Amino acid sequence: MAARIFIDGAAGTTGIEIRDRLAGRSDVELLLLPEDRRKDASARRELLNAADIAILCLPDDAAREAVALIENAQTRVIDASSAHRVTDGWTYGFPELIGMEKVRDADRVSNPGCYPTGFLALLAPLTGAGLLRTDYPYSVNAVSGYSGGGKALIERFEQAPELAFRGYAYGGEHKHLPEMQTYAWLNAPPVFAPSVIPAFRGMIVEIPLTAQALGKASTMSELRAYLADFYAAGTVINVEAGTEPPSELLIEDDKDPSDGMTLWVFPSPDEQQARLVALLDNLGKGASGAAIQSLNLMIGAPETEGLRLPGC
Ligand SMILES: NC(=O)C1=CN([C@@H]2O[C@H](COP(=O)(O)OP(=O)(O)OC[C@H]3O[C@@H](n4cnc5c(N)ncnc54)[C@H](OP(=O)(O)O)[C@@H]3O)[C@@H](O)[C@H]2O)C=CC1
Ligand SMILES: CC(=O)N[C@@H](CCC(=O)OP(=O)(O)O)C(=O)O
Repeated sequence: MAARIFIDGAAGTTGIEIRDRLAGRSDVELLLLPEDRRKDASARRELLNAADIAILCLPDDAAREAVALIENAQTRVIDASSAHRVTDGWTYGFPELIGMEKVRDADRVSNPGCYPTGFLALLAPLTGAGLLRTDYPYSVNAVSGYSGGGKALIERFEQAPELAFRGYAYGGEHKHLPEMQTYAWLNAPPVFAPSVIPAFRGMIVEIPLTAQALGKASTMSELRAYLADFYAAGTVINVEAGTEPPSELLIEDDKDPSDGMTLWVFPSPDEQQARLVALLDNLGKGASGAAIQSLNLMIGAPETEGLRLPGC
């Protein structure tokens, strides 16, 4: 029998992408609200409770409200917002790091944030294995396509073609810091420097390292070998194992959506520094693709069903 899925927030940036990816699947029945009732709490309550799985593509407060509207033990939840990422009783929906079985069996799954997806994919396996230290003062530089800020930022960028770059979070606070610290086992949150460029989608997340970060690893090149091995069995995350760095990494505005992610480790020639880099689609593995991957596991479908991956 098809799994009944309700996307709360289906008219938003993330919701539309999930709906598009699920349309036409015979193992899924989409429960939909008409446009004039999509914010009506009683209509949402009805479908939240009728669904096997509710996917929340809402601002944080509305996501908390949606969870409170669920009055039965049968509806399972995938929350794309940042409301429940480090909340007890919730499973962090990053199967490659948390374990497929945990996501498969969970009733409450929180999708990782887009920037933490790149950050944690690079760092968590390495700190988890002790190859990198958990007490190093990490920093992370990142650029995102403007769809990362949802409808409001899309409108802002599309109405201001003169905007060429937007740096933000200069106050040292960002809603992604708790999950970055928690799931990489860090003693302190990283210094986080996010920014937005005038491309609709796409994201680069970079962690610069000095040799002081090394724990059990004796060279930076060991980090790359470990990551390549760690992700070898999966098809969503790909580690570029070549030793020659490319001369540049690009975000191209007309690139097709992608649910994959590519990781690089670029050691300096003397191995005293490295740049760890992740390239992803903020709306793919950074949001909608990750939600579909968790959904697939939860309904017993192949993990990558409906995902847009190279070669698929
Ligand atoms: N965009 C991205 O790349 C990523 C987004 N996320 C997270 O996913 C969530 C959704 O983000 P995104 O799709 O970008 O945001 P959008 O602003 O594009 O969409 C949010 C949608 O939720 C609707 N909404 C707001 N309040 C309610 C309510 N009370 N009841 C029902 N619907 C409501 C909005 O309605 P209306 O259309 O009327 O405004 C809108 O359609 C957020 O928590 C975001 O942080 C996570 C990772 C990446
Ligand atoms: C470009 C931009 O504004 N990005 C958003 C994060 C998008 C995202 O990942 O949403 P979650 O916070 O739900 O994870 C921000 O920095 O707040």
